Amino acid sequence: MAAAEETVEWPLMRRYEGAAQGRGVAADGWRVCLAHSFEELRQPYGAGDVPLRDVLRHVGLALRYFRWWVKKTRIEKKKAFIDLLCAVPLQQIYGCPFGGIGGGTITRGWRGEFCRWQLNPGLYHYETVIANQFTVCLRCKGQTIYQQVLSVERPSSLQGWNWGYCGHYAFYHALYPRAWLVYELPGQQVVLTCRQVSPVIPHDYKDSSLPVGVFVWEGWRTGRDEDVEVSIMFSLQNGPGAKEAGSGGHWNEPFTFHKDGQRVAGVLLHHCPPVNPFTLAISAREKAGTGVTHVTAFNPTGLGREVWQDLLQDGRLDSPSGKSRLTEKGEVTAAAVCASCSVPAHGHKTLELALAWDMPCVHFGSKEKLHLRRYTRFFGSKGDAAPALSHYALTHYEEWERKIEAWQNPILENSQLPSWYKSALFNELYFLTDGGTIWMEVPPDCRAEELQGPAGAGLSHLLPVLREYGRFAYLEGQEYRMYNTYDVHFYASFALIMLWPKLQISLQYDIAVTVVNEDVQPRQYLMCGQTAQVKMKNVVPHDIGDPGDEPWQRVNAYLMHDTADWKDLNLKFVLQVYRDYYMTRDSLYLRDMWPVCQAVMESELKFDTDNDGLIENGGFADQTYDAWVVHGASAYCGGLWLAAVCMMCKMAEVLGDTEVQQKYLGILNKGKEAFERMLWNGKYYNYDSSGSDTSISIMSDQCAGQWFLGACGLDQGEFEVFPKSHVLSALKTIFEKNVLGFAGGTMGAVNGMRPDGVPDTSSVQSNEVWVGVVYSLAATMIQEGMVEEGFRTAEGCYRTVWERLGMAFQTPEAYREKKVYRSLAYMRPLSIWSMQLALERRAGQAQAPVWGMSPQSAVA
Ligand SMILES: CC(C)CCC[C@@H](C)[C@H]1CC[C@H]2[C@@H]3CC=C4C[C@@H](O[C@@H]5O[C@H](CO)[C@@H](O)[C@H](O)[C@H]5O)CC[C@]4(C)[C@H]3CC[C@]12C
Repeated sequence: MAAAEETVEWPLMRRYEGAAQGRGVAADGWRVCLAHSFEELRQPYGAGDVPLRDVLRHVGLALRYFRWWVKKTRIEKKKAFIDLLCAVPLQQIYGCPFGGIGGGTITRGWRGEFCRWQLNPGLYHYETVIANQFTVCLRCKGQTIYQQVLSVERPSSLQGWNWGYCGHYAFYHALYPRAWLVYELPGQQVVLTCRQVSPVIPHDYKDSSLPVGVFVWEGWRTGRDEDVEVSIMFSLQNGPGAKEAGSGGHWNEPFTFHKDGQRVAGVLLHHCPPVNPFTLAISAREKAGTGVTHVTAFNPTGLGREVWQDLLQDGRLDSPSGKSRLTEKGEVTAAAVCASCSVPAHGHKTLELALAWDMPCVHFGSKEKLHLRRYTRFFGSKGDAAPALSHYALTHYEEWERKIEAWQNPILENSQLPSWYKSALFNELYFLTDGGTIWMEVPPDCRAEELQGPAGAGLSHLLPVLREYGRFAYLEGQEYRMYNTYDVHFYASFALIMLWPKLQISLQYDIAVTVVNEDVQPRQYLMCGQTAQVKMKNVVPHDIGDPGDEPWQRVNAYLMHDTADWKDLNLKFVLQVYRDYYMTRDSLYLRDMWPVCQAVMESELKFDTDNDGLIENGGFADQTYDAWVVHGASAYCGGLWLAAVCMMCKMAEVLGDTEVQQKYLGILNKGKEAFERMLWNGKYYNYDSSGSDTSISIMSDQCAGQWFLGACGLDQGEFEVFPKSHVLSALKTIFEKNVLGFAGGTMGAVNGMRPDGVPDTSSVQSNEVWVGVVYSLAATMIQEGMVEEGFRTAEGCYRTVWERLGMAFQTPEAYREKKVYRSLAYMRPLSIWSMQLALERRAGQAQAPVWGMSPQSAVA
């Protein structure tokens, strides 16, 4: 396999001057010293980076986009689904997001700041809220000996607090869904480890939906003979930033919650904007030897002296009873909770604090429908669940951690796997929660007709599936605000089917419903300028809608191209249906999806204009590479087509539909011959058959069809679609040219490489590296036995994104060799889970199959 046992090196720890390793910190993950700074600061891809030739080519698009952008943002006062004119600037600060799936997320930075907020579904607010801090107070023999905000910042507000902790003595370690901050307290012989735990648990459809998490603080006395009293104060502002304070009316109140002999105490912060009001809760667990105190309200924009002195005096807070007053217009308020215990000399103690938020009912941008979040099925929808959520988190997090370890340990303990891969695999999973993710309930009184749309989808299990598992959506990217962008989800879907298969099944039902429905509203498409309807019947949509509008209700927020003519979307549906069936053996799902697969394949057949069994591209960028033109037969879409035709045969066989099986067998045989004849050049498959200058470019994604076939065990014997020797030769060429021949082999695979070893610059996307494509390429290599090459390929992306460019927890869609990146915090890199599937399949060939899945969903 890829690496023999290695000693883990931490390239981002060079500035660490401490000696502490912390308590219980995972051995693998992403580790950075709080004093680190990244040397290279990249820019988002902008107009200035477009070569003259592309400027001329895209001038029509640019004008149409600008007109559309002005209307949207300046006249309608809404947000653009992709804002090309105001890209989010790169901040190299992010760490693990906090919270479960689909209830909103709050991201903490690696220096401990609370800096990225997604409470309104799909909408991001990037603001570090300075009042949100942990402060430590140490007392010996009745005297406060040390009090420090655990932050390296020196802000202009709260100047009565002691800021500027020395970052050289602390480090951050992330292994999603957990993260650790380890602080040595200079001169105090005390080490603090804060462990952040979120309920993100594979195959769990209850706790994983909860908008909560805990901070477990472990105080460790490394020397001295006296006990020390340790207090940790958690302060939180009411709402995600000053700009959100709005018309005021926000207020705080203390609470306690007692159940099953366990008590928690804290403060509720009620945030009351006109749309999507919510309550935040900070709390701590009361247990023998742990005292919990609070401040109900303080001004986070002032000096903060009262709170500081209050804590300094006795290591406790004043704990007034009663509610705070309502805030005035523009006024901000904050609260604090403090947990204290005594740490014996040379011993350690634990304090447990929680952060929960309760926004049970949400409107999207259009405010047409009120949606209930998934967790309301367990905690109600009245908006009073924050105390119960806090109690649940503080009394269940140990169980969550046991389950997280049971899932992660077999991978972490595999000494054959390199450490960077373990970090990449788990940390890239952040996007499942922090991808603007929403997980909704379907109301119990909902009827099938309401879900199916006017055309009625005839999906017998649509209602039971959605009722039981809810509706799931995540964004294409935090900057590309479209839900479930399907050509991209194709790559990312491995994470979902392997870890929460029911959510993938539910998502597929939603897509199936949209296939049979249409939206006849005309609109202009920005790339070509032509007008066509929003959604055609019997084709897969590009996406399920914009959270700024009304997703599910209005699909296809993307208006760059009319995707009814895209060649990959329908195929990607068929490929996922069979892959999902293969991995879950859910035959009800297969039966329901079968007519939909047939319908989309019928639509696709019209793209085989010369009836040779192979589809042709339309001479525009009619697939996921939406700015890279393809003419005629192509390696990417032709390969996906043959794989989908093969899977149609297989599904027909499983379902006993011999007529359809024969039909697609005939197409497969013809199509295979045409594919080889038109595209195989003796070393790899040509980009396309146009015979143009760039048709012989080496595309890193040319084996995408083989990737899916291999993942489903359909790559040998009677199912061999692409000759093994050709697949191997193509992968070797890609490795040699697109990987090793690009940036010295250190940045993954460039999308398109000319045979002479120069990146293909014929389009704005051909000389990009797409991280998610690289991980899927690596998986294909592993499937085909090129394990070393697969790891080498993927490693380039991990090291570039996480270690060099400071883009942890915001992996972009794309970067170039120099200067620029495109679309931060993107869906596609979740495809790294297909590497894991490939590894487990290989291991399964030697021993019993291991799928990284719970027994009930593991493949027989
Ligand atoms: C006259 C100007 C100075 C020149 C302006 C040139 C620009 C108009 C173009 C240069 C780069 C183009 C963008 C490249 C990528 C885009 C992404 C796309 O959306 C999603 O992208 C995924 C691929 O990354 C795709 O798989 C998903 O399905 C898509 O949802 C939307 C178009 C664009 C932003 C593209 C727009 C035009 C340029 C900025």
